[in-house]
Amino acid sequence: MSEPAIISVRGVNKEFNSGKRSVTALQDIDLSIARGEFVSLLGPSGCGKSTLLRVLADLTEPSSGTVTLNGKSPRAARTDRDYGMVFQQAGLFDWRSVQRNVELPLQVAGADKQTRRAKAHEMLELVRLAEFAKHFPWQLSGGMQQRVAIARALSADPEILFMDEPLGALDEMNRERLQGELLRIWADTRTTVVFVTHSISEAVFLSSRIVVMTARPGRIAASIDVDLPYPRTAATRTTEEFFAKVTEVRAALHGAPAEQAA
Ligand SMILES: Nc1ncnc2c1ncn2[C@@H]1O[C@H](COP(=O)(O)OP(=O)(O)OP(=O)(O)O)[C@@H](O)[C@H]1O
Repeated sequence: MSEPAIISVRGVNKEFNSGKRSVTALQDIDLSIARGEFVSLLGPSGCGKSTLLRVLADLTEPSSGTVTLNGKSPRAARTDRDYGMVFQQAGLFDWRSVQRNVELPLQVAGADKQTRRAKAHEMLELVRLAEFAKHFPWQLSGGMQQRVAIARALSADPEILFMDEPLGALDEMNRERLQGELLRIWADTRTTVVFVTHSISEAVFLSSRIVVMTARPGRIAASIDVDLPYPRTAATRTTEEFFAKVTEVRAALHGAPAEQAA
């Protein structure tokens, strides 16, 4: 028998009501994610990708339906630090050193100084920024700041990492470099990743599976396995299999009744 899903979404709907206007951001979402998967949520602007991630991360409540993370409610999973989160903006505290930014979740959890130091060092090694521990965020490039944000999100050893367009603010070259870094970190930590993106090629390069969403109402249109072998490298992007998968995903996206193409 296969292992139960680490993330399970059943019949989730989410409506936003403001005055007389009501927006159905998510409709009838069913999704199971197995431990260790790298799943991207891909779709046009406004299809509900961020809302779905926010529902998973207990940042907003579904109007109906259930979500379980690690067999618990998102609220309980949050309390138990079962997941970390990375957003498009790194959101680091400028007055704290890189190391003290990475230590923050452990400090909030009440870990002692020695444990915090050791863990922050380990995480900065993981994202290859150990020599920048004493720097401040404003002394780093945007890509380096995102690596610090990833180190911080992973510092409490979460089993799940939620990422909302974490590379969206980076230029193309840095973005591709960080995609490679992210796959290495994922392979090292075996974290389950849920990753929101607009980019078809980014989703294909990174993911073991792509969940394609459509807008108004936000629904799941397709779930596409990406069977390109790991480790994926710069050379992967030039293979026929990569182009074929990009074409398949693009067709699923455009076959969907979205108002705008991603
Ligand atoms: N707090 C809110 N109040 C009202 N409507 C909202 C709220 N958050 C999201 N929406 C609406 O829900 C729908 C889905 O939004 P969401 O941000 O989840 O989409 P998205 O796919 O992540 O878009 P993008 O790729 O542009 O970030 C949109 O129509 C949006 O306007």
